[in-house]
Amino acid sequence: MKVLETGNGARAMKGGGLDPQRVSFDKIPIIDLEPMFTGDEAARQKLAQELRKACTEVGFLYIKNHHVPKDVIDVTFGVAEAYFAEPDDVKMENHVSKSKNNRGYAALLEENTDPTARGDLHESYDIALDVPADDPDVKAGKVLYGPNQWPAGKPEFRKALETYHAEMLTLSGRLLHAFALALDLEETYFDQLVGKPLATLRVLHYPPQFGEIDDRQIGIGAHSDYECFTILAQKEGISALQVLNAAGEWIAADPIPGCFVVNVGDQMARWTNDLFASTVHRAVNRSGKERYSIPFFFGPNYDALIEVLPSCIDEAHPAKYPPITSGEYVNGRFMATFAHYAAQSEANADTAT
Ligand SMILES: O=C(O)CCC(=O)C(=O)O
Ligand SMILES: [Fe+2]
Repeated sequence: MKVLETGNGARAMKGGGLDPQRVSFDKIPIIDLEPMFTGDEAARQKLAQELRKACTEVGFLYIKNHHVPKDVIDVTFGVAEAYFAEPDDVKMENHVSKSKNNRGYAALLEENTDPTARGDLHESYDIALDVPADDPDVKAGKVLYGPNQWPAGKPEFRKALETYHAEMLTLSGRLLHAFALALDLEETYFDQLVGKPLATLRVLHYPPQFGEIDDRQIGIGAHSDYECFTILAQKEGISALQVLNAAGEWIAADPIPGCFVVNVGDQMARWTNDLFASTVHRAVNRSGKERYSIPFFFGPNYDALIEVLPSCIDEAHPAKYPPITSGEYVNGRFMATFAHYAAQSEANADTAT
């Protein structure tokens, strides 16, 4: 059994090729988010119990009735596809190395999400909360805050990503309320921690892989996400995402029309003393077609403390993790995984005043 080291401990993976086991999708539950918009107290509590079960047993779920307009998602897929079809020299004009805050383009094989692998077969473009360069947190060298980088002459790309990002912030607020209820907390418990959230939007392009595949070079290597939760849109009709279940088997998380995939990240696992599972996943695009996906990673403010919630501690379950700020945690994970990130962080620390 192969063991993957994550920042919160080791996870076991069975070997045996790159094909996920096909199970009916109700193994990854679908949760109706409507009660968070229009429901009464009883409907919200019912949803909270379903969410708690999904986060405890699977760590992955689909959400429907999320209230993000379909055309916002479609337009973003459209601009992403057009952007990635540009020649390499155009895309390299906005390479992440030109940003102090890791915003912009990263090319095929530049990232290696599973450090035991040989590079991820995807290219990406990252934006996050647009914080001006003269903001005190940016000047203090908190590398996760900063201004976005935008390609010249592509206003439609910028508009689509900014609109999508704003929709994700709204949806994350709703989801966070549902998470609080699922943890038997006041619905607004986390609100004071997310006024200036870590909120990275990334568009991804995975070229297809044919024939025999080296399992050390796939679309995105096995990993868990670092932040509180991730909201993922996948282009319909193309399967690639796989989720590691408790038995160490890979389960397909194919796109479902009208749904986002939501998964628990490592910050939420720490907050909940591992009650909620930050589940390992990967993507392998053997569909024969180009694949596009749009993850949005949501974590609390840089300075928010991630400290095991009192409700997740008892005599049998003492706190497993010491407190750490949201920013230190995510930054540390990036630095451990991506060399270019460490270089940027060091350069920023040198120039911080
Ligand atoms: O593209 C996908 O389906 C998954 C992407 C992912 O896991 C990530 O970017 O962290
Ligand atoms: Fe991920």
